[in-house]
Amino acid sequence: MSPVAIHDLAKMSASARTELLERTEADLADTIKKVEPIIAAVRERGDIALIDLAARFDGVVLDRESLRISSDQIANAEKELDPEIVNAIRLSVQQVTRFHLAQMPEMLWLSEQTEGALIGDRWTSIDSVACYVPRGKGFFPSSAIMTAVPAKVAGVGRVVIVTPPGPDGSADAATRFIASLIGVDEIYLCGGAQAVAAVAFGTETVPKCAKMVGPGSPWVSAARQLLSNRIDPGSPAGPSELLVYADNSVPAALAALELTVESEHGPDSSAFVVTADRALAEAIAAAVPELWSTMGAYRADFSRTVLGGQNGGIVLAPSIEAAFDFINDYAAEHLAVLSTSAFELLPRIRNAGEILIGPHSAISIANFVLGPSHVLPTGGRANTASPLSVFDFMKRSSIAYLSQAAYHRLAPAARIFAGYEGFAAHANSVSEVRDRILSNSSPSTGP
Ligand SMILES: NC(=O)c1ccc[n+]([C@@H]2O[C@H](COP(=O)([O-])OP(=O)(O)OC[C@H]3O[C@@H](n4cnc5c(N)ncnc54)[C@H](O)[C@@H]3O)[C@@H](O)[C@H]2O)c1
Ligand SMILES: N[C@H](CO)Cc1c[nH]c[nH+]1
Ligand SMILES: [Zn+2]
Repeated sequence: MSPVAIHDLAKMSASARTELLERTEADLADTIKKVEPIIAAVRERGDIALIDLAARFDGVVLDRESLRISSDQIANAEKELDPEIVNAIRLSVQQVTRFHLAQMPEMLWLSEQTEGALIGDRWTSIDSVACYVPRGKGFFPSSAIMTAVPAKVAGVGRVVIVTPPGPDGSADAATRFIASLIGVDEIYLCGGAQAVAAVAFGTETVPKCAKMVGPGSPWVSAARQLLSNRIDPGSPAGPSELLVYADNSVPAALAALELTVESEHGPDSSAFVVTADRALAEAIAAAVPELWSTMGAYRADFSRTVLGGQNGGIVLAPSIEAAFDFINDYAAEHLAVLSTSAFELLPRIRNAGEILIGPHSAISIANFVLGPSHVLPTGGRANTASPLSVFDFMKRSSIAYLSQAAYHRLAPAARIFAGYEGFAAHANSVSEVRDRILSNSSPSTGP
C-alpha cells in the first residue's frame, strides 16, 4: 500500500466526507485554556512576563532592552545576508508593493445619485498594526513582506513587527533587512499568545496596536480569539493548507511535486490532490516517496504525516462535478488547478483563498515573490473571507452632502420613518424646527 492516503469519495459515507473537510485548527478549546494564564501574565506584568515567557517557550534570555531590536541591527542586517537572498527579497518587495499599489481603491468617491445629494465613500488607513511573523517550525521572513508591505501601501501610521526570538536572541537577518527596506523600525521579540497579549494591552516596551495581522500557530490563533474585544484580531491564518486539482492533461509527477509543497509546514497542515482520474491518483501517490527523499528528514516527516493521514493525500472523486463540489466545500487557502483547460474550469470554483491556474503558476512563486499576499484564509474560511490586502488596513466612512433642495425632498420620508419607529428627536431634526433654525442663521457653504 502507498504511504500516501487515497480517499475514495465514491466509497465514503456522508459523515466520513464531512470529516475529511475538517481542519486541525477547528477545535482550539484546549489551546484556549492553556493561553489564558499567558494572557493574564502579560496583562499583569508586561515586559517582565514577556521576558519570562521567552525563556520558557523560546529558550532565550532577554532583558527589557533586548525586547526591541535595535536600529543598528535593522540597518546593518543586509551585511549578514548572501547577495542572492538580498536580491530575492528586493524582487519580492517590489512585486508585492506593485500589486498592492494597483489594489488601492479611489480614496474618495462621491456621486449625485439623487439631485442635490452627493453620496459616496472615503477610505482612511488604520493608525497602527502589529504584523506577526512566525518563528516556530521554521522562520518566515516572507510573511514580514506579505503583511507589512500592504500595511505600508495602505498608509498605516505605525507598522510594527512582532516575532519570536531566535536562538541567538534576535530576529532573523532577513526579517530585519525587510524591515529596513520597507521602513519599519519597530521589531519586538515576542511570539505566540504573549505577542498577541502584548499588542492588545501594550507593555512598557511593546505598543498597544489597533489590529494584528499575519499567520501563526494555534497559540497565536487562540489568543486572537480570546482578545478579539481588545484588538482587531484580523483574519485568522492558521496552518497552511493546499488543494491541487489535477486531470490527466498534466504529468502525475507535477501534481505530486505541488502536493508536497504545503505538506511540509508541520503535522497540522493539510494538502490534497483532488482528481476524478483513478490512474492519475495512483500515479501521483506513487511519485511522492521519491520527493520525500529529497526533502531532509525534518520536512519529509511532516509531509509523510500529512499525506499519509486524514489531512492529506489524494481525494478520488467519482466525477469532475464531484471533484469541484469537494473543492468548493473545502474552501482551501491555496488551490492549484493543474490542467491544460484550467481557464475553462475556473467558473466551477467559488471558494478558495488563492487560485493558481495552469502548470507554470507554481505555488512557491505565489508564496514568495508573485505579488498577492500569501496570508490567506485557512480553516475553510475562504468561503467568506479574502486574502490579506490593503483593505485590511483601511476602513471606509460613508460621506454625504445634501443641498437645501435635496434636504426638502428627502426630509418628509425621514420624518415618517422616525414617527413609525417612535423616535421623536429623529423626527424633530427633520421638521420645521430645523427650517426655523436655518432661516435664522447664515447660509451653509458647500459644493
Ligand atoms: N496561512 C498563512 O498565510 C500562513 C503563512 C505562513 C505560515 N503559516 C502557518 O503559520 C504557522 C506558524 O507556526 P509556528 O509554530 O511555525 O510559529 P509561531 O511563531 O506561530 O509559534 C511559535 C511560538 O509559539 C509559542 N509556543 C510554542 N510552544 C508553546 C507552548 N507549549 N505553550 C505556549 N506557547 C507555545 C512560543 O511563543 C513560540 O515562540 C504554521 O502552522 C504555518 O503553517 C500560515
Ligand atoms: N505557505 C505559506 C502560506 O500558507 C507561506 C509560506 C512561507 N514560507 C513557506 N510558506
Ligand atoms: Zn508554504
